[in-house]
Amino acid sequence: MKMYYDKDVDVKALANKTVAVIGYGSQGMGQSQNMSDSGLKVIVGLREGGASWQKAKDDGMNVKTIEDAAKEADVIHILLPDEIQADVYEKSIAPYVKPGNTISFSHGYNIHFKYIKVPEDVNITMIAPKGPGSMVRRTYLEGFGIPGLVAIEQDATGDALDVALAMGKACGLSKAGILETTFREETETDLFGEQAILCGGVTELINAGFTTLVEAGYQPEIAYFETCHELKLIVDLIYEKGFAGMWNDVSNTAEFGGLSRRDRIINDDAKKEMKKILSEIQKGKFTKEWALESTAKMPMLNRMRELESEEKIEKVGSKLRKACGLEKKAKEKEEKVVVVNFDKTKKK
Ligand SMILES: NC(=O)C1=CN([C@@H]2O[C@H](COP(=O)(O)OP(=O)(O)OC[C@H]3O[C@@H](n4cnc5c(N)ncnc54)[C@H](OP(=O)(O)O)[C@@H]3O)[C@@H](O)[C@H]2O)C=CC1
Ligand SMILES: CC[C@](O)(C(C)=O)C(=O)O
Ligand SMILES: [Mg+2]
Ligand SMILES: [Mg+2]
Repeated sequence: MKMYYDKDVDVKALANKTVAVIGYGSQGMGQSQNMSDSGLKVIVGLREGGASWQKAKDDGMNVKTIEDAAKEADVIHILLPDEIQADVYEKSIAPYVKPGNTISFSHGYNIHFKYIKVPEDVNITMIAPKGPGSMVRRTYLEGFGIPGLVAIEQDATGDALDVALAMGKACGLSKAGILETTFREETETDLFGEQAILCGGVTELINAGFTTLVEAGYQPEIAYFETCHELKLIVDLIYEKGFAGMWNDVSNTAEFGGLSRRDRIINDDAKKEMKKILSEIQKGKFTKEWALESTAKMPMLNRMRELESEEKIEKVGSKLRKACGLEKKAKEKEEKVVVVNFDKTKKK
């Protein structure tokens, strides 16, 4: 394991260089604001008239079209949705890429699965926060950061790693640590994690538990607290202290019940299916399915979104989060991030 911390990284690798962050969504907003606050010369590259154009301007960012940003930049950091990156790269970035430039990503998808081809005299790097964009910004403002991954696919200039690490430090990632990986490892593990555990697995687990309790006649609000709300508190314990720390904090009854029954839920069938999901990712089957879906303008994704919004747990959850003041608290946290940027705009 090779881990880099603040002391190992010199942002000088980006002195006199311009970083164009293409996209101002979840990651684009957090990363461009952090890099700008850390003293890097940052341009945000966007399509004119898109929803984020005005937002980035209001946040005090230097906004240009994607073509102009690519022309001016030494480092082009592509933070667009994965499914549209290849199209935008081909039309609006590739014509302006110069020898010695760096094309950078926060997910290896388009390079690993060969949707984007970059000239040999250009670096291909990755600096990937291991968490959502809002947390990249929030933890930076709190004076810390979330951990990140760094990978180099092509080192044309001999200092591609220094460039990628400097971006990571400016984003706040080397405070928690930046772990070295490859494009293949990051891409396949990230896709597996979000499908089987973090986003797919956990929502299905929560909803299955919630539905079991509600169908057995318990109050939906009690079922929501038990299967969803409390999950965060338990995961926080695991996050901070590992399984042992969590078991130590819960009752002996919970520890005995949990340890003796958990493999009836995540059983051999579930493990077999996890292996199948991983294999679909490795063989490019998932990627093909996703490419077809996005070319067809997301019919399945839109249908699944609609169905989930009609789930009882979503309705009960929304009501309870309001009643407990949790939605208000989350909104205040988001506004705090924006307020900092408004202040910055006024200063300029
Ligand atoms: N979301 C996350 O937390 C994480 C994401 N990543 C990776 O980071 C990258 C960015 O993901 P994420 O931040 O979620 O992306 P988002 O979906 O949040 O990106 C939205 C941005 O992309 C722009 N955009 C969308 N469609 C187009 C288009 N057709 N042409 C030009 N611009 C367009 C939007 O501009 P407009 O307003 O004009 O539509 C907006 O600025 C991906 O590679 C992802 O895998 C990695 C780790 C975590
Ligand atoms: C877990 C989802 C993620 O991989 C992430 C936030 O890291 C993503 O693609 O958004
Ligand atoms: Mg991820
Ligand atoms: Mg991901």
